[in-house]
Amino acid sequence: MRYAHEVGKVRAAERALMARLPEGALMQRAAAGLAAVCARLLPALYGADVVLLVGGGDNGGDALYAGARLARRGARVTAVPASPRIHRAGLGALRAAGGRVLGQAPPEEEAAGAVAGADLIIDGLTGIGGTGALREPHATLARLASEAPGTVVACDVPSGVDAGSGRVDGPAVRADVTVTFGTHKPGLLIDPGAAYCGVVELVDIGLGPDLPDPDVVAARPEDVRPPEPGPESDKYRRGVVGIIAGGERFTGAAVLAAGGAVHGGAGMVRFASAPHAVELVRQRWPEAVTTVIEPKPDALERIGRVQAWVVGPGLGTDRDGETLVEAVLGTDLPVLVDADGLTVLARRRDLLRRTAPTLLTPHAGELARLIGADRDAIEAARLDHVRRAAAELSATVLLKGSTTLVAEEDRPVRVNPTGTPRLATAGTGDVLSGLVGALLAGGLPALDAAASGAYLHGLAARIAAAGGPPAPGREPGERSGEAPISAYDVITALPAAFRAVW
Ligand SMILES: NC(=O)C1=CN([C@@H]2O[C@H](COP(=O)(O)OP(=O)(O)OC[C@H]3O[C@@H](n4cnc5c(N)ncnc54)[C@H](O)[C@@H]3O)[C@@H](O)[C@H]2O)[C@@H](O)CC1
Ligand SMILES: Nc1ncnc2c1ncn2[C@@H]1O[C@H](COP(=O)(O)OP(=O)(O)O)[C@@H](O)[C@H]1O
Ligand SMILES: [K+]
Repeated sequence: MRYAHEVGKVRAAERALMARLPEGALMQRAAAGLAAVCARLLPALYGADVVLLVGGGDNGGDALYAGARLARRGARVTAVPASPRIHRAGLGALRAAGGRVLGQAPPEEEAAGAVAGADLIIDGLTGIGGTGALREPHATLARLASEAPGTVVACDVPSGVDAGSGRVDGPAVRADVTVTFGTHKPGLLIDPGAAYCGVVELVDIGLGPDLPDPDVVAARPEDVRPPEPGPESDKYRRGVVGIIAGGERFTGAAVLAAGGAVHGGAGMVRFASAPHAVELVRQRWPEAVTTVIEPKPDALERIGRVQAWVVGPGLGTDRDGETLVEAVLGTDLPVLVDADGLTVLARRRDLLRRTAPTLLTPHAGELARLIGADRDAIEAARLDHVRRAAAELSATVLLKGSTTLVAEEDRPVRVNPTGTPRLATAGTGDVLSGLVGALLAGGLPALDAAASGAYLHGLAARIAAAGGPPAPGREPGERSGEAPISAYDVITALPAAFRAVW
């Protein structure tokens, strides 16, 4: 897992460690790590042009000390101060190493010329102390760095990105590499901030023993463990998932959710709905066991035993849909509620009072209705809202979108690292519900089923877009020549995604 800690906890751990170390030792560790990464990124350090963007805090101090290290090894280092008060000792070290320092608040052309001509730019404007939109001249410098041809290395956090949340209000540095210290910060893993980071490199500064449990975690492939059938398995023990989706009007969602479950490793998929949806699912997925049901409180009685339910995709939001959602949530089994089921829940929050696990899979719009928040506010602060939703709704909540997050009260929030904007196409959410339902039925706890399902779903989308398994040693999404994909392509690529993690 990659771990991230809230800013307050990072600061507390730094304080505890600093109390045991000689003054300035921690900043030297950070600067040494930063300089080492920069040196690796430059084809030749001797004579390379390095520009430091230096803010008024310790983030600027790190940049100055790293610059001094690079200058001592022959780089031509120029510091651009963004504040009248920049780290004194760091400034002294840079000067002593032969670095150049532009005048305070240098004219824009001078700074622009230096940034545009640099081989490498270190962004030390703001780190974990940055709050709100970047002020001037930071904002202009951030823009110049983002547009410059040189390699941009962000110190700790790309300036303009809120370290705690990933929120970006206005200009921010677009980094090629972010060198972060001690632990990841949530804003490096969550969009929009994550998109500004480039490759994130973690430098160990010895904080580990002083850090509490993480607030946010992102899975690596080895952390994804879908249930694997053993020699004793049979179709019932592997998990039977029941899906209630689609109706007379909406049938695509039913076919896609059933497909996600069929390829999600369920021992059996039981699909139940109105006759038209049942007919189409039966044609497309002969593997599924189908039942025609009517929207009545006893609708589940004819379906047979299942270990987990999925309810909602394409169900409709009227009284009939509500009756089915109520019936499913009335069971003592794990239930995943998606799409129209969530719209029903927005007016029937009472249905969430149950003891068995409930997993909700909203996108930002659906979550807005569920917790009475503004959709844009949710998009801008996804972490806060998914946590709040899990607490208020007493459920596991998977918030879909640019970075999928899964929250459960008192547990670290799971961030899905495999997402791709290729998934932003109609019907992929239905595939996800079927897939996660299969994992729930297979016995995974709701948090693990949701996080593993999101991981496999994103990976399948990347594989589908790239036309094959990810190349070794490369992030799958980095391949060029990707094709647009449909939700159905995601289903078809699920076996390859499972193979990549099993
Ligand atoms: N505390 C420690 O022991 C360590 C801290 N380290 C570094 O110190 C950083 C934190 O340092 P600070 O707490 O001094 O904070 P920062 O340097 O991250 O930011 C504070 C400075 O940025 C300015 N600022 C904040 N928001 C701004 C905005 N929107 N526009 C323009 N200016 C803005 C503030 O006025 C202040 O000058 C970390 O990110 C890391 O880089 C590392 O050296 C490791 C050790
Ligand atoms: N910009 C994006 N980047 C990554 N994933 C995205 C993006 N936009 C949407 N997705 C993913 O695509 C899927 C869309 O689901 P959903 O909104 O329910 O659509 P639908 O109801 O059409 O199936 C979700 O898994 C979501 O996380
Ligand atoms: K920075």
